[in-house]
Amino acid sequence: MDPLITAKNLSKYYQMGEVRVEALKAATFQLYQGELVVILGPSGSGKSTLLNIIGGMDQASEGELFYQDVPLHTADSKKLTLFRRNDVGFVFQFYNLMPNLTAHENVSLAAQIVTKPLPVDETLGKVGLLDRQNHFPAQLSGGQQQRVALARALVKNPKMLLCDEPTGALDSQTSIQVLGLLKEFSRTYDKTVAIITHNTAISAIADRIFHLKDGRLADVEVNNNPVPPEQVNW
Ligand SMILES: Nc1ncnc2c1ncn2[C@@H]1O[C@H](COP(=O)(O)OP(=O)(O)OP(=O)(O)O)[C@@H](O)[C@H]1O
Repeated sequence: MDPLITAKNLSKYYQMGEVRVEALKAATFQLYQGELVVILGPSGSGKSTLLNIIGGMDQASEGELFYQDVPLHTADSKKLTLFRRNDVGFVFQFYNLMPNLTAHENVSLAAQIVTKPLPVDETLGKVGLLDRQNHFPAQLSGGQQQRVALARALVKNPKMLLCDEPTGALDSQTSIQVLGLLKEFSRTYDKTVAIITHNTAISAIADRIFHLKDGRLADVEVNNNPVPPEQVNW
């Protein structure tokens, strides 16, 4: 199978006065369509840096990155904007919903900016929120807000969903629901899903686990028996 993402020796450096922070050091990997990857590593090990580069929110200092056969490392900001808009769905720990828009409007807004969106109602149905679609974020629980955020990412119909601590603010029951949806997106809709987490137990649901250490992709572990999120030992 051809990879969706190909990274070759990706490095990211930050110059802080005299000090050079090496946030990512020569990471080489592929991401395949329909797989679920969990990214683990201690605080400061480069997880968000890696995800932000894959998602076109940031660019590497060195190395090459391809989306299918399109080079992203040489893309200008206009191309990167279109890539982020059409090809990537983002999910963050604190949902980042527009507080003055209802659930339906938050999802509609994302649908309006892309070329081939999914139907908004159908997507809200997929995350089980049709009955709450006219609620504002403040009227929804954390888990419901995260499900709106999942619908907002999915409605764009991207090939890839990048999630930075999507369950970091949720209790275990709600986390299971959110992870169940992400797993379904990868299995049923053939989305590539990458999830950053501090909770190592979540890696049991992954097809592959990326271990980051001091900016290095220290290990890529293949999980031949991924389990459903409800079987994760929290
Ligand atoms: N904009 C920046 N300027 C300078 N240094 C940065 C910047 N962004 C990240 N870093 C540094 O790069 C390293 C990796 O950061 P990154 O946020 O990718 O780690 P992380 O594994 O996601 O951490 P956490 O789990 O705490 O979110 C850290 O040392 C961080 O301080």
